[in-house]
Amino acid sequence: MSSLLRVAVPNKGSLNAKAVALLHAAGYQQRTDSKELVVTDHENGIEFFYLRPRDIATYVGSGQLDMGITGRDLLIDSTAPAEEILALGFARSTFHFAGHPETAQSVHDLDGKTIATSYPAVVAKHLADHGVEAGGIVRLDGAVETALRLGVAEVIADVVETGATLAHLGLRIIGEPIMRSEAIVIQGQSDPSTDASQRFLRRLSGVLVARDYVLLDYDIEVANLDRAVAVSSGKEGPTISPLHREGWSAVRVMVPAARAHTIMDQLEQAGARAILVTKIQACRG
Ligand SMILES: Nc1ncnc2c1ncn2[C@@H]1O[C@H](COP(=O)(O)OP(=O)(O)OP(=O)(O)O)[C@@H](O)[C@H]1O
Ligand SMILES: O=P(O)(O)OC[C@H]1O[C@H](OP(=O)(O)OP(=O)(O)O)[C@H](O)[C@@H]1O
Ligand SMILES: [Mg+2]
Repeated sequence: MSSLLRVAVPNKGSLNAKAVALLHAAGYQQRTDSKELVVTDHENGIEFFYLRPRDIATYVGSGQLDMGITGRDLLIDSTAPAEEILALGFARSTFHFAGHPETAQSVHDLDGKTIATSYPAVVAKHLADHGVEAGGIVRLDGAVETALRLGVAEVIADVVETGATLAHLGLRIIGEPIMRSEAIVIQGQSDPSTDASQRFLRRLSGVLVARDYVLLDYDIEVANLDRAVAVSSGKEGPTISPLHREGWSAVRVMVPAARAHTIMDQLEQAGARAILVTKIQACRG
């Protein structure tokens, strides 16, 4: 058995580019040619296997690979013995039933109906949870909406992002969302966490935090310092250093990127000057 941590990476689809970008940002070597199936990053003691997103939970669940990046919906649909250990916040999607407007209004109207989907296990579980018995579930690989047009099914269960595909076909969402998904890191259910797996997770989490926060630097008169610090006390509290200019301090603080401009407005009102925003590349701890 190799002592390298073995990690599955989606090789295609909505998950691929963002998963690779995240691993890059976390300092890992990634493939430079989409025909490469395995990349060994000796420097970081890790090996990446580029696999079909749908197969990743199967490899991780069977213990062939230690960890993997996949979609929550794909993990659940696989029924593989693997578990979610970190949510990554990209490839977000919502999974819905849909059909022609007159077909059904809620999940309870689906009794006896034929349902086409690429996620049969997710659908079967949802129906069972609601005590609904479908007329059958037809498993398709993609372009599921066409199943209605061709009469293969009366209802579909599929990812709806913008709703444009449904609108084009004159279809409507039926009932409440079946599930919400996003990219996640998975691990085998019985796998103990090791130093290597913990380090991998900390690196990814560090990048996610770095993406959500920015660094604010500003100068402020000591008399106004408390007012300014009250506007934004940062993740762990601000760093305050004396400025060469008598009676002034320099402040450095991490703030949520989404609120940076609002905080800058408030800091300016509190007397802050030379307010600078800097992107954070990565962070830890
Ligand atoms: N618009 C979208 N369509 C399909 N899946 C999406 C979408 N947005 C996010 N996802 C998520 O991406 C993952 C799907 O992986 P998959 O490889 O099937 O992606 P895909 O983009 O649909 O690829 P494909 O080109 O093979 O259809 C799932 O977790 C799914 O929830
Ligand atoms: O609500 P929308 O923004 O229109 O997105 C939803 C569509 O995107 C996905 O299809 P994809 O392009 O992955 O093709 P596929 O059906 O072959 O998987 C999904 O299966 C829907 O068809
Ligand atoms: Mg798709």
